[in-house]
Amino acid sequence: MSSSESNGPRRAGSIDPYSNSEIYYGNNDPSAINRDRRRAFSTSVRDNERDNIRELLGTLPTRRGSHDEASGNPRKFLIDVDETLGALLKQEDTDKNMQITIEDAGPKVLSVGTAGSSGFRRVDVRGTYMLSNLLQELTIAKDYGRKNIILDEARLSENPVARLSRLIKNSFWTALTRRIDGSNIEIAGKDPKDWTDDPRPRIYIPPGAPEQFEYYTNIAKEHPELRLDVQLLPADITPDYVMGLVDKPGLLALAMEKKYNEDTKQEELSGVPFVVPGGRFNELYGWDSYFESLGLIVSDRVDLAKGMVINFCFCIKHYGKILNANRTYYLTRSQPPFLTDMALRVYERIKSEPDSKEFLRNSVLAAIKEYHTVWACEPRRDPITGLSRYRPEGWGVPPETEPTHFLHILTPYAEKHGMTFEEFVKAYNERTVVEPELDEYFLHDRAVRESGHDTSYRLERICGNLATVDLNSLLYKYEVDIARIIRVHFKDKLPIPQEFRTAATQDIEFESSAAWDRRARKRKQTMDQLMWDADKGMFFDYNTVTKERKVYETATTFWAMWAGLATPQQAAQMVQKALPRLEAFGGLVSGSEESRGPVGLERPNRQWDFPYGWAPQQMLAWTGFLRYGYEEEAERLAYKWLYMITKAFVDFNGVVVEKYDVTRPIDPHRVDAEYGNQGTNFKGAPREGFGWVNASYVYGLDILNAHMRRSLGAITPYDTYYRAVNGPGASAF
Ligand SMILES: OC[C@H]1O[C@H](O[C@H]2O[C@H](CO)[C@@H](O)[C@H](O)[C@H]2O)[C@H](O)[C@@H](O)[C@@H]1O
Ligand SMILES: [Ca+2]
Repeated sequence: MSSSESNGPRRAGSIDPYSNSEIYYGNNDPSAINRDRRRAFSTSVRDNERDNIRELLGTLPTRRGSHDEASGNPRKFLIDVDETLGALLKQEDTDKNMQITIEDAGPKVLSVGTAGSSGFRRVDVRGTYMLSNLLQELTIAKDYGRKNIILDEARLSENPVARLSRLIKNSFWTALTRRIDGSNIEIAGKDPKDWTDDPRPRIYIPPGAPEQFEYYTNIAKEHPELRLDVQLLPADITPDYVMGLVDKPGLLALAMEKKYNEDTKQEELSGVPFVVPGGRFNELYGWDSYFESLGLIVSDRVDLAKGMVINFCFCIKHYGKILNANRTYYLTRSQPPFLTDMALRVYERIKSEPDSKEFLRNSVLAAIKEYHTVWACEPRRDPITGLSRYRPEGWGVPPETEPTHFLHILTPYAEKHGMTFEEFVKAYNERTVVEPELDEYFLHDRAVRESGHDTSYRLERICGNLATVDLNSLLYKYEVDIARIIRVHFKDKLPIPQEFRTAATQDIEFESSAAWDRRARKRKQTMDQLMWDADKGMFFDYNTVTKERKVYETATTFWAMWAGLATPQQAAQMVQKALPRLEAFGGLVSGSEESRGPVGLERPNRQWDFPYGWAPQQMLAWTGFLRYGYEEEAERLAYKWLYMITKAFVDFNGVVVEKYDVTRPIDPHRVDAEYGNQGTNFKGAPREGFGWVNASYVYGLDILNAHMRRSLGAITPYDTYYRAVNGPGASAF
């Protein structure tokens, strides 16, 4: 890795050109300002006019009209932020979207003054990538209130792989971090999915956390300007109760810890931090958090991954499940379960800390409780096969979806009842109109959302009946992880405290590994029998009602490798037969085109179908392939995915989005299915990327060898890279 990739130490006597924005532009580090007055003007001189700036530049070798580069020093520019920003946008942002991309038709060159000549000598900044980096840097400098800056040319021409990794590790994670407490409720309370007339911040507190109720009530009293509405949840959360909250949606409280406050000199409650996905998703999500954690761990932010595990344990204790996300409209459903793997990965990194064993104990107890009360009991557990399904409780129209989402489904019913669309939704939600067919539709729709794969023709109108390969692979992983944790870390005898007892464990004082090993063996056997298709080399979903194996080809088949339930033979067949059906230009596609079937006006694209690819599918497949020794395949898939992300990042002003069209080499970030893509709509500079894509980037880079990382930095497509390594005649497939 280059020094920029590793964000190595600063060069003596100056600021690293690749340092974080708050160091580079801010005044958070006064010593940095003193160290290099040439760059970081102190706040008191921010408003200086050009002449004053030149004065400040006294320490620079001022060689008007000379060639800076001749000195052998890296080039720096002296820039008037507003003036340059105005000129840059006017000339280069020809489609006026506040981004400079390959679609803009400007001259693609702008001259700027060098710092070595105090701005007299001008040199060209050329090409979309450097110009868009200039736009990003100026936008951020402006955020910091800077009027004038000295900018390293190296910051504009930075290796794109290094730049994106640096942004993810140093900026995006921070921008996506939330904690719910008085300091943050205004930001964390915001919900772009709150379509009610008065989207004020509102927080619901479970009855088991009275200290939080008191805390937020005080905040609401002391800060009336927040308009914070504090509500106490009932002990029994029923689908009726949840439906009654449609008009007053709010945040669900998360874990808090006592911390010493330096200002008030007393202990205060403080929210345990977590990372949100980004865009319209401004809350703690179930499976997003797992993938984010993989990226956070690689980014040395184990503290945040640990915070999310602690928050999950809080959710299991107070809401009975790891929530789809912590908003009231998600109360009845969960998301794909990853807690055991997440806790183990965090534990591995913190095991030398004094509370680490307690952390692991709490996590495994919570996971056992979740297993018994959410996934391995009815309605999710199918009593005949013993396999599990996504099948949450609830009723009515999910209010968080954009208002038009169900137009095609509900309009015929509205017409039948002589109502407008809005009148019908209200009447149906209030049960003054009863439509059993619609109830069945929404049962499956809720299941689709619980599966995380919302939405896909693989699951629509059927999901609640399917024992899916994804869910059962994850539960197999729970079973083997729990067995291992009990055996290895708790001497095969884990006492179950009263608060973790469930109907299934009421009479069990201790858990031991044997029962969990048995459960895992049984599940694997049933999956082999009902879901494995040797001819196709894939695991398929099983319909527990019609008792037939489905034929929809999906990337979730590789989750069986991630979980370790596939035999080596099954793994070999998946690599040989399933992979070619699902591999595309930018990595794995969610499902095959053939399985999705034709799309058009009457049958619109669904975001979890062909041609879209999602970070979680990629990350699980890479890990699964590595687990079974398929390094070459894992590297190839990771390379393709990262290449696609890097290319879009370079060509489209630093864009990093929620999902990609993995069949589109030029603009894969353009996805208009359902609610569209998240992460495209920024002005000037990207601030947060998207949680699991950020994670996939830094996690995937770790899988690639050094040669691949270098090629990626040079934006080399996979087949070109492959031919360079294996000879011009070689074919990448
Ligand atoms: O608002 C519509 C739906 O949005 C969420 O789903 C999508 O975003 C989630 C957060 O990144 C992600 O976990 C999920 O896989 C995506 O499909 C939400 O989870 C759904 O419940 C919601 O209806
Ligand atoms: Ca533009």
